[in-house]
This record gives sequence, structure tokens and C-alpha cells, in this order.
Amino acid sequence: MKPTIYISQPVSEKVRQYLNEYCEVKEWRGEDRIPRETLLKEIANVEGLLTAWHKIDEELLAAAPKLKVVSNVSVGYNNFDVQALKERNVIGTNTPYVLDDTVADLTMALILATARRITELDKYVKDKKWEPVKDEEQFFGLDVHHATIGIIGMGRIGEAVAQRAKFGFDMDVLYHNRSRKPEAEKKYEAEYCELPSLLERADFVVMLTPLTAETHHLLGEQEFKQMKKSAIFVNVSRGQTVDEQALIKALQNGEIHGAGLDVYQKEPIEKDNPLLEMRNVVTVPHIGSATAQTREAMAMRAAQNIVAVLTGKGAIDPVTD
Ligand SMILES: NC(=O)c1ccc[n+]([C@@H]2O[C@H](COP(=O)([O-])OP(=O)(O)OC[C@H]3O[C@@H](n4cnc5c(N)ncnc54)[C@H](O)[C@@H]3O)[C@@H](O)[C@H]2O)c1
Ligand SMILES: O=C(O)[C@H](O)CO
Repeated sequence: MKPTIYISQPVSEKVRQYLNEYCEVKEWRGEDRIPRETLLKEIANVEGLLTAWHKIDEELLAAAPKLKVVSNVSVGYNNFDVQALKERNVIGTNTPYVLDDTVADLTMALILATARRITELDKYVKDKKWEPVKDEEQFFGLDVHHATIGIIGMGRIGEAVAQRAKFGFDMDVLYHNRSRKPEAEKKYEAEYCELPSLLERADFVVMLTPLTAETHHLLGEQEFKQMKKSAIFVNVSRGQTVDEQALIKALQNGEIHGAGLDVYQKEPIEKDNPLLEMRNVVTVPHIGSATAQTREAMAMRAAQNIVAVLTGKGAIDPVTD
């Protein structure tokens, strides 16, 4: 008999067909995101759950006593209580590698858009304010090429950003990571720095660590003060790796030049968040991996993880801590 799984978010026909080969598939078909109470009821008898954003904690695991695997359609798994999964012998999986280039592209887009004021000046043109001017200084931005990038979290995506920065834009690459990466140092002529030194030297500070207890508010008031006044901060990791109030203050006080943001303390961002009023801040709605090809690859990888566990082969991408 095939194991039953639950899919709490839309997947393509191709992914559904693949899962159907190995599993009885139950699926959320509502217009909106599935409410948690509904999810808890739906998973009462399933062995696998494919999800992307639900909190996977003791309450959810207790509601699904037959569960063997929770497969996240996401590389970040800060929605998992890993200890609770371990205690219940449930395997958690994520989707590394398949999204690295797409997220790195978005990171470079945020760097460029903020430095060259793309969204601000796009609005200016579309607001029909463009008139012949004597002094074009009002349109000036900052150079990205040959500047110094500081990558905090030199993992899979961090390296994909370093590759673009080094070979696409001739940038000097500094990085801070849990451990040194000699191969990356060679490949991108990257220099390892302690955090304060990276913050002092980088023109572009890019946050790419996972959200963990250790990285929660890794950047706060003191760290923004350490950055150059001309620095641009880019966050593509998780909103909570940064103290958002401190970021807002640093921008308001001119302690940094600007910010490019894909992630926020609260998502969707609150309508009265001061970041939304700042011309020097580029905001996008958590779209790091949001291309059709990459989201399909992520969903397929998540499906393969579920099947691998439920057919006894062992997870391809188990999360361990
Ligand atoms: N915005 C988006 O749409 C989007 C998309 C993909 C990933 N992400 C985020 O990016 C994160 C990174 O993804 P990845 O695939 O590169 O992960 P990864 O595990 O390959 O890399 C993370 C790196 O951060 C380092 N790190 C961890 N804790 C640290 C600390 N305290 N100080 C310094 N370095 C630390 C690790 O050593 C590792 O090298 C994900 O966990 C996710 O939160 C966001
Ligand atoms: O961690 C991830 O994969 C992204 O944030 C996608 O949601």
C-alpha cells in the first residue's frame, strides 16, 4: 500500500504526477494559504508532509503521529523545531543547491538597484518629473564595479554571490563565516574577516546566514555604526538576522547610505513600516528564489526527498541542526 502524504501548497502537475507514482496524495485546494487548524486536522493520518512556511513544532508533530518526513520547499528551515523533529523521529528536509544562482542573481539586483537608485529614478521618470536639468548630479549613484563586497555567511548562496561579484564586477570580496573556506578564498580571492573588520571595510554588506539562535539580530545598532556612511546593506537571508529597528535608525540617521531588502522582521511587511517611506531603500517581497524554473526545481527536490524517505532510501537533504 502506498504511504499517504499531504501537500499544503500548490505544486505543478509534473511534481504531482511524480508524487502520485509513490504516494497517496492529499492536497490543500483552497484559494488562500491553508489555516493552521485545518492543516493540523488534515495531517492526522499522513506519513509525509510537503510544506514551505508552516511552523513545524511539537504541536504540529503531535497532531500527526504517523509522520515520518516533513519536506520544506525552501533551503531555509528556521520554521522547523529541529529538536522536536528529532525527539519524534521525524526527518526534516530542505532544498539546497537548486536555488543558489537565482538567489544570487536577486542579491546582485538589489545591490545594483540600491546603488544606482533604479526604483527611485524609475518612479521619477514614470511620475513625469524628468525635465532638462543643468546639473545631473541629482541622478548620481554609487559604483558597484571595483567596490568591496562583504559577505556574511559564505555558504552555497554566499559563494554564488562572490562568483558574480568577483568575475562580473571586479569587486574585492571579503567574507565572514562560521569557519574559513580556503577553496573559496582561492577561487574568488576572498579575504576572511572578523565581523567588525568586514563591516568597517565593505562598501556593500550582504547578509546570507541562516536564521538560528546564534544569528538572530547578528546585526544591530553597534554593527550599523561600524559600517561606512556610504555603505549599502543588503539582506536576502531572513529578516530576524537583523535588528530591524536598528536598521531603520541607521538609515534615518545617515549612518549607512541605503539598503536593499528581500526579507523583513514581519512578512508581509506592516503597512506603516518606515522602510516603505525611504527613497534609499529598495524593497521586494521575499522573491529570492521566485522564478518559475527554480520554484519548480525546489518543489521537485522536496518531492524527491519525501519519496526517498518513504521508500526507505533515506533523505537526500536531511537537516541536522
Ligand atoms: N530571500 C530568499 O528568498 C532566500 C532564498 C534562499 C535562502 N535564503 C536564506 O539564505 C540562507 C543561506 O542559504 P545557503 O543555501 O547559502 O545556506 P548555507 O548553509 O550553504 O550557508 C550558510 C552559511 O552561513 C554560515 N553561518 C552560519 N551561522 C553563522 C554565524 N553565526 N556567523 C557567520 N556565518 C554563519 C555557515 O557557516 C554557512 O557557510 C538560508 O538559510 C535562508 O535563510 C533566503
Ligand atoms: O529559504 C528559502 O529557500 C527561501 O527563503 C524561499 O522561500
